[in-house]
Amino acid sequence: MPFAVPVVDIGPYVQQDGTPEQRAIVAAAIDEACRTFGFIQVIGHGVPTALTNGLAEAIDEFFRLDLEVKKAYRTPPEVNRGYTAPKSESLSLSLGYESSSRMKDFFEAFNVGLAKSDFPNLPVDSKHYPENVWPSTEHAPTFKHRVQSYFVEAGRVARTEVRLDGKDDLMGMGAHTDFGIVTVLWADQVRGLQVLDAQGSWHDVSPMEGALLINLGDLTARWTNERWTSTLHRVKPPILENGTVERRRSAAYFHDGNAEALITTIPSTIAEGQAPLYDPITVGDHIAAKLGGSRAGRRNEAGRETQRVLAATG
Ligand SMILES: O=C(O)CCC(=O)C(=O)O
Ligand SMILES: [Fe+2]
Repeated sequence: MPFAVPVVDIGPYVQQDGTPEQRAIVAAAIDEACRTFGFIQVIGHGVPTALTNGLAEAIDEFFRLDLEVKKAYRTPPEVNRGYTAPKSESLSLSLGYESSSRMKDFFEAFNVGLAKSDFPNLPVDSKHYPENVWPSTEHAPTFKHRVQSYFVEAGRVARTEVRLDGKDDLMGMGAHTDFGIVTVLWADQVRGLQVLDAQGSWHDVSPMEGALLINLGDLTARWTNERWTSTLHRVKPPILENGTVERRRSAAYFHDGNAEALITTIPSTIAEGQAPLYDPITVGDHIAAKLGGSRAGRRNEAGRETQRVLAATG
């Protein structure tokens, strides 16, 4: 069977006037995609094309700067903000295994997220909500504004996905699963992203024109007792025939949930007489253990998640 990431039009959930019947059809399609693929291409998401085109330009604006300039925007490993240079992270350690090559990942990234200052009236912990580090307007004049505009829209799409469970009872990167609840992934159409299927084969995936990719993170697997699982994926460096590396751009919005929220298995996903597959954990503790692996080189003791991954990769 060809590997085709399912396409789901979430319009009925995005538009105010979606009827319950239309929404039920979307929810059933999402449930099917989450149980089988764990990756979805969503259309009808309502993110204007001008905004994603602007995001692509903003990415170019920053990443074409000299390495030394970009390095000025680094933060310590425990602060998941700002620039990450190539070969500074190992996503395999977020899963609790050492990659066979022991090489660090090739990708470079710029990390942004919610910050303590976004919640002036709430007692949030800056350990989980560190301040953003933005490039100066001299270095990248439109970056901050365009990334922030996309961030707002990607957050809206992520929250739509979480709302959309439909039933009250369900609510050049190393191979990894994402850490949080859902990821909204914008990517250009340069090949590189690969997804592992249930039989253990890797498949190239690039979103169709106008689609955003949605994939599930480990917290969703914990929450749903693996009815919906976090799918393994990786990014191959896009190397051209003449040996040069082609630039590939992507922007992942990680919807992780509130740091202090406790993720416990949804009771209806546990079969009669069975114990849940995972112990409860707060979002903050789970994400900190994963980041300790990928950013600080401390192998994460993920237990069940590690076993699942090693079984899949053989
Ligand atoms: O670049 C991509 O397409 C995937 C990025 C990714 O997997 C991640 O940031 O977790
Ligand atoms: Fe990922």
